[in-house]
Amino acid sequence: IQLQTFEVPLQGEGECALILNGPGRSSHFDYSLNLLRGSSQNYNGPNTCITYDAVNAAYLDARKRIRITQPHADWKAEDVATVGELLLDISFTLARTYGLNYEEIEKGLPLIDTSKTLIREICPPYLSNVECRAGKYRRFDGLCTNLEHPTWGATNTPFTRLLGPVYADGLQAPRIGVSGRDLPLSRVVSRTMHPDEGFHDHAGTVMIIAWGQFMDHDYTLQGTPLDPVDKNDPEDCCGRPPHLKHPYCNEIYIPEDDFFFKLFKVNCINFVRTFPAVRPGCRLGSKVPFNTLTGIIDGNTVYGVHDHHARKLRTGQAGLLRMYPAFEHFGLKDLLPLKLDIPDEGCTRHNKSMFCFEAGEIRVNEQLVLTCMHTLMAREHNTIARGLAEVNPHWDDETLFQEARRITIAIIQHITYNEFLPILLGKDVMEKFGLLLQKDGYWDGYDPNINPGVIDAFASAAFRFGHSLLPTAVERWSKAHKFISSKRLSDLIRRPHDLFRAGIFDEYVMGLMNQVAQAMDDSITQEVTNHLFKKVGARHGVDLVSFNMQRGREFGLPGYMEYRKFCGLPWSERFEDLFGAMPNETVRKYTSLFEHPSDVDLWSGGVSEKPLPGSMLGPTFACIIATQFSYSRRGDRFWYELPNQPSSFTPEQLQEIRKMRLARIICDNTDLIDTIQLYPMVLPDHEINPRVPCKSGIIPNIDLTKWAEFPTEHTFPLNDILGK
Ligand code: HEM
Repeated sequence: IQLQTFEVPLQGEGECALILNGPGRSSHFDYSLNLLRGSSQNYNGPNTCITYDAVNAAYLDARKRIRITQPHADWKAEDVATVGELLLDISFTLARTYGLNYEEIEKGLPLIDTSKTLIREICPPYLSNVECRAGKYRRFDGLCTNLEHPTWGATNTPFTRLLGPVYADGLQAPRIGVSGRDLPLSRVVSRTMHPDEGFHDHAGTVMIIAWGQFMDHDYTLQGTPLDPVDKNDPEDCCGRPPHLKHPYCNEIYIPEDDFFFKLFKVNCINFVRTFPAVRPGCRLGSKVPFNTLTGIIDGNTVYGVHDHHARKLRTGQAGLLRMYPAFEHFGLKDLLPLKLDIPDEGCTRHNKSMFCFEAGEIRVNEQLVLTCMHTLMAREHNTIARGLAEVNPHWDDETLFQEARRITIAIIQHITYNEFLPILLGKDVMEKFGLLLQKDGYWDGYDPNINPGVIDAFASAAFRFGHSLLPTAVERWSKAHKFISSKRLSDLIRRPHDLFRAGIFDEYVMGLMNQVAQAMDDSITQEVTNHLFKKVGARHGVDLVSFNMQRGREFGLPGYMEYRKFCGLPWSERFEDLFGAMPNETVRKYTSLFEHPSDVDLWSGGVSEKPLPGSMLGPTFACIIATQFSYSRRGDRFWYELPNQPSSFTPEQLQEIRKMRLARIICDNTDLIDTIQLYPMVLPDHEINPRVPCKSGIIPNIDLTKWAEFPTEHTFPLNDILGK
């Protein structure tokens, strides 16, 4: 394929926007246009020419069908989607008119410089002309993380593709089998391959799940249509005639013989597809879903992705975040502020006087354990802001806020690479992908050629590994490390209301550190495969595992085998070659379910693999997740270990951040917890992970005097400042 773009001004009458190898594919459109002009330039030549006029005509035609919205500022996901739909429509017209093949759609269409077409009049400004200045603090929306490529890692930009998509129609229709026939229903894969068998991990605690999901919500939230009133997933798919369905419906069908759902006569689960993205520069091509969060580790969970959201979360004084002083009269720490606007969004309420919580990320109430993590980190921001105010009393609200934010983000990055990833990936994978942190000195690894944005296969499959670890019940433990009681997971999903009981926050946090997680395997608790998002009084919910499969297919993710190949593992045409990579029984079940090994869904194959030595994950998920975290570090100009950036910490400050442990955050931001294991994501162990008193000094604290603008001779750690 020989592709070429032409540098021509907007009109470019008859000019080629894209030349494709091989004659005779000029369209009826070009033919009539050229007859009109008395030219035969683009017809019957040695190559096929897609003219700028053809692109403009497709654009004008699409505008008749699609209404676009163009806000002056703050593009919301639904606004971006209208432009995405328009671009997809134009791509569709061109693909059909010129009979484009896979390569031409994937590699050719994006080469057309749409800034020379009418498309430029509707291209969102944040995707076409952003001027960046290198500053000390990150923008909330992630723009300008990379100065040359301002949109890399920014909110509302496309997921990056690790492998080219596989759409049934080449442009946007969900994947089908390699034979051209349908894949087995997502629910059938879920119930056959991922039953609830309940094995436990040997050492990992529920804190891995908590940190993992908290991290995921720093990173990825696919843009999907939402109900205009309560902002939850729309429920207008199942049982509706086609003309009354939501246009994004891709419902999950349930066979009549389903052992669980047949009890409730449920034969369909509502599911909507993701919005199509707008590529930077409004380029054409097949559908790419987009990420509404910033694809970098920058505390979206704590601060949100827009200035106005961050402003709403702040008190406007002393750099502090707003909190809800529910237990002030008991002298206990505050909870997150209440979610008073659109209170039903992501929240199941038994009555109208019940509320969930508000934080930087909308899914804060998805399950109580996650709410606990949000609470801990919002409290930590305030702990740091207060500490900074002590050492720099002259700093105003903005400086205190931004400095506390910068440190909190650095701590999140540090804990993720220092405590979470080593357990998840193991040392060998960490080493192989260059993820090991430096113990001292700067790490000079920023690479401006790396896009830190989130990879499609990471968001829609690999990082969903956490769904396998979910427990059936969440435990509460006392500060003396004794089990108190447990509650079904499904009763805590979108129901964080237990936290309104004084003292219970600490008990849940103690539970996180003492309860062992489920094993990372193909077995998934029914709490999420049958009871997810159960409504008040209902006896069934929906199925998260079916969602994972349906999502991967509608993202156009190639099958599991293609990712094995990408990761340097043997590709095979035969199911038998998977023996050894996963349990024999699993391979046998795949054989009975799928026609070809390439049809197996990535999420399903990934969780089924046997883990690598020293890792929780099998080789395919380990490779995809490690690739993502490598990009997240090397592609982030604000990464906390970097030298020579306006955002760089001093060497002394960097050493302080390196001291921080999740255990210290828990000690400082809970009420009564006074002993804790050094690494809360691993079960306590006398020798390798002993419990120590919070006050013992074995769990060090950050010394904020290193941030003093006018240093004094005396240095004292944060605990002294806060009088703890
Ligand atoms: C009770 C706990 C959890 C619940 C109820 C839950 C629920 C969900 C739901 C409903 C989705 C959207 C599915 C879709 O429409 O495609 C989702 C996506 C996801 N989940 Fe979970 N999840 C939980 C825990 C976790 C954990 C522990 C992790 C990782 C360690 C995780 C990682 C992800 C990721 C990466 C996505 C994709 C996010 C996006 O890009 O939109 N989840 N989860």
